[in-house]
Amino acid sequence: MAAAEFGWPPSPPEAREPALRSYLAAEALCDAGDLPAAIKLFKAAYSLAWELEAEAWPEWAGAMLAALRAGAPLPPLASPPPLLAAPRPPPPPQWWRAAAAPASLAATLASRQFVVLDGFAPPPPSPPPLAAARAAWHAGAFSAARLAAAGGEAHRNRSDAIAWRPAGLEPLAAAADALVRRLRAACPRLLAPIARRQRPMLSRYARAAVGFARHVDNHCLAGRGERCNGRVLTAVYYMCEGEWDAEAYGGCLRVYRPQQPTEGAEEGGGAAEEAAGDAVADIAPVDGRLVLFFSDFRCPHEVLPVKKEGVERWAVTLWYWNSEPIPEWWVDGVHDCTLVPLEGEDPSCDECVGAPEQPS
Ligand SMILES: O=C(O)CCC(=O)C(=O)O
Ligand SMILES: [Fe+2]
Repeated sequence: MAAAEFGWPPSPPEAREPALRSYLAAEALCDAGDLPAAIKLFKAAYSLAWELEAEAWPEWAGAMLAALRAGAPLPPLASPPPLLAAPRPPPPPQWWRAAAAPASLAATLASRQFVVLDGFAPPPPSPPPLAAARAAWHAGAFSAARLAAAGGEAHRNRSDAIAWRPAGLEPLAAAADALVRRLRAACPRLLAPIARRQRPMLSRYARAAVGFARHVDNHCLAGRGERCNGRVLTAVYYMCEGEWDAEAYGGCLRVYRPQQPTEGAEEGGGAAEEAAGDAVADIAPVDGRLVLFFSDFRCPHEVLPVKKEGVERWAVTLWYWNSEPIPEWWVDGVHDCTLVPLEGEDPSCDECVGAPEQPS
């Protein structure tokens, strides 16, 4: 299993005991000669705690296994941090252009699979992206979102309306490109494959029972898998007028732990039931916030429903692609397929360690 290679975060504390109990039961079945049943339980153990499949177990696993074998009490679990972080004051404008910022952001991306960057709004005289979004809405540029995997049908797992390549978002896309080029230079180990970008997709969610159910943007792990689509990194930029009251409005981007690649799960849901309880963060769609995450199984995510009538959740999504040919099944009229090359020199940068954090 390549989990350690990708720097996956430790499995959640509450999953460890069930994982090891499953592991012990699998061992017992092995001893009893029931190999098929044992394999099933080993697999269940690995899906709960990926570390158990690694060659070298972490300390907690050995200690917990010994305690379970001996019937000794297990240490109490620490309570997990809240999913929704407290709002933070806006950072200085354009702070992310500072020399040290890419290394810091890339380090977070490498260790957490996602990174949140505030204060990303393009500076004047660029028109505010929210004005462009509203203009596209009034011009009738939107239609109900459809899913590639559902044969292009509108889907019960997704309630947003989208518009591809609306006018007025060029400065935002150019700023994101500049940032991604610098991140690529800061962390070539993970980001060197990025070569192109999809045109901006604008989305609008209003109050509904569902936002966009748990999914990954690329059914792939490190370029391997039948449903690979070439997306490496997803960038989502949020816009709203005034504060976003996440408790009252909902609409957060919920990010989950990396998951094992699954064959059945397609864009727009599937894995949620298997892996419930592994959310790591609820990211509020605060105005000017940019979230970057790996498009593949390293970062399953979901848009939580907007709960309040009259509230609009606006986002621009940019997908950064590798240079592989676009798969045939992808060219289905659901997505805009005109990729733009990510041109320009990457300024040289240190590998992704040791830079200051985003100011807060
Ligand atoms: O709007 C967001 O926060 C994420 C949207 C998303 O996951 C997608 O369009 O694939
Ligand atoms: Fe997504």
